[in-house]
Amino acid sequence: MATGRTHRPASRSRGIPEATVARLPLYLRALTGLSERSVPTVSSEELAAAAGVNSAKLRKDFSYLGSYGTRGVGYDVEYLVYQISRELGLTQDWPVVIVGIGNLGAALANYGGFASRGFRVAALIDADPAMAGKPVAGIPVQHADELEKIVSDNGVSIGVIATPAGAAQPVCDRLVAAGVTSILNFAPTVLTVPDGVDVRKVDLSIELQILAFHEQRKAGEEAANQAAHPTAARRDDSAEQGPDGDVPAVMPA
Ligand SMILES: NC(=O)c1ccc[n+]([C@@H]2O[C@H](COP(=O)([O-])OP(=O)(O)OC[C@H]3O[C@@H](n4cnc5c(N)ncnc54)[C@H](O)[C@@H]3O)[C@@H](O)[C@H]2O)c1
Repeated sequence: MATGRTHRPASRSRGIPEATVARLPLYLRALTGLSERSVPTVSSEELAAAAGVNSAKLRKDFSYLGSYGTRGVGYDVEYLVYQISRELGLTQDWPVVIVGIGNLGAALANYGGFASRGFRVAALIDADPAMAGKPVAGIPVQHADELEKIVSDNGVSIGVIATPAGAAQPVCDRLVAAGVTSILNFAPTVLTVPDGVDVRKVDLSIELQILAFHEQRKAGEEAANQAAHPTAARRDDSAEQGPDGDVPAVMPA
């Protein structure tokens, strides 16, 4: 869902393309589900369907990992979970700080899914003095004045920004100056960061706007279709889905 970009070359980590890196979490999520059901092996077609990705793309992605599967057997689920986790850096624990503990920051802090994926919420930071010391998700909120010390003491390299838009850039600057090199930004603002710092931006309203665009397009096509074939039944437009099923092929590649 993250819609941001990274401030790194398109190719990184032993030449794995950024688009492949972006799909690795989708494979991992699907594989984790299979692993939890003790499924030992999976074909590229099954895994592609579970991850919502085209199977040829999946095979190409896995070739970057040096994983080719076994003909007639498929891929070893546990080994792929390990391989992808290792590639994504999830075999180590990542301490994360969340800055801005309002509605969104508190919801993120309460989300149990980070820990199981290797992300430990090391600290919650807010500028409101009234919040200092109050526990959220069992973690006492610390005042923003402590930001640099918190980052340094906890060896934090990933910061999550959930402040109002106006505070996001100054908070980002302080995080980066303190040593944070990856930012997940929820505030509706474009952050400027130095080279070597990765920024991912999550914006649900942008996702909704994209869906609205497709809804509008579907409605327009339906109306045009009705006008051209007033008696024809509504046609199946699944053929217009992109190779991944979730991205209609409306844009030139
Ligand atoms: N990306 C998304 O999909 C999405 C969804 C909802 C909200 N948002 C955005 O997330 C942000 C937070 O939304 P919210 O509803 O939780 O707001 P909120 O007002 O409930 O919380 C913001 C918190 O940030 C704190 N804060 C302000 N300045 C700060 C600073 N300099 N340092 C540390 N903390 C600071 C405030 O004290 C407050 O607790 C907003 O920018 C909002 O637009 C994004």
